[in-house]
Amino acid sequence: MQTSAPSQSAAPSDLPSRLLVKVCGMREAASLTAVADLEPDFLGFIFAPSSPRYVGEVLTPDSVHGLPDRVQRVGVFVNEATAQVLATAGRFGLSFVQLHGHEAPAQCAELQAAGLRVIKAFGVGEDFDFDALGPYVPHCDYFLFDAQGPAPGGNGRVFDWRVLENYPWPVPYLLAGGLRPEHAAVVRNLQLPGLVGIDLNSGLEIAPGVKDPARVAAFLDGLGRARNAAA
Ligand SMILES: O=C(O)c1ccccc1NCC(=O)[C@H](O)[C@H](O)COP(=O)(O)O
Repeated sequence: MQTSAPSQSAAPSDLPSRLLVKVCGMREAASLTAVADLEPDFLGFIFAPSSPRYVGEVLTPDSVHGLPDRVQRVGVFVNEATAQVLATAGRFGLSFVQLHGHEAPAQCAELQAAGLRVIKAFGVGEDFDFDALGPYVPHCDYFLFDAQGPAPGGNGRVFDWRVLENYPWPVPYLLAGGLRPEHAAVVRNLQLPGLVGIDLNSGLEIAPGVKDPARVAAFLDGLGRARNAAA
């Protein structure tokens, strides 16, 4: 894979034909089941103790193992040691890990070598240096671009997506940060290089970690995405 900035925008050839949807910060069993029935592509579980969405003892590994196979389970970590990430991934049957702290490219490489798929998250401001992502490129399956804020994630802030217009790398990414159902109509028409999906969190909540299935459904409807009629 490319490790220095190309002179023009990359255009990955295997991009999905519709936006992938990740619903993050699942913590409560009832809304977990209801949201899974709406068939997002990814469900995220936060394993950072500082988060109000920290899984802790609230969700059992069985409730995550019991999810439909079509939903990818993503564990979100902040500056956690590789051994602990691997142990948690094994207990909860995670296929992806999302790293939301200052994790180095070498840790992404270790996790990939252990069979996990890696999403590296970055808080993006208007002066974000995309060239600095080069060392991560060979070791990440996706990037996730989020707003900057006081917490590592879940800040409910939208950033100026125009900074992504010149995204230079072949790693596909998810767009995050304060997305609410009202954004769906705009998001579905975004033409940004490398954009393959969106990440939804606090904008769909009744309380931290408790998603409102009606708001998730409203977002999916706004994307024009067909969904399970039984949900
Ligand atoms: O959501 C959290 O509480 C959180 C805490 C620590 C690290 C990451 C966290 N969230 C990760 C995500 O992927 C969120 O969905 C992302 O930050 C966007 O959240 P929001 O702005 O609430 O839509």
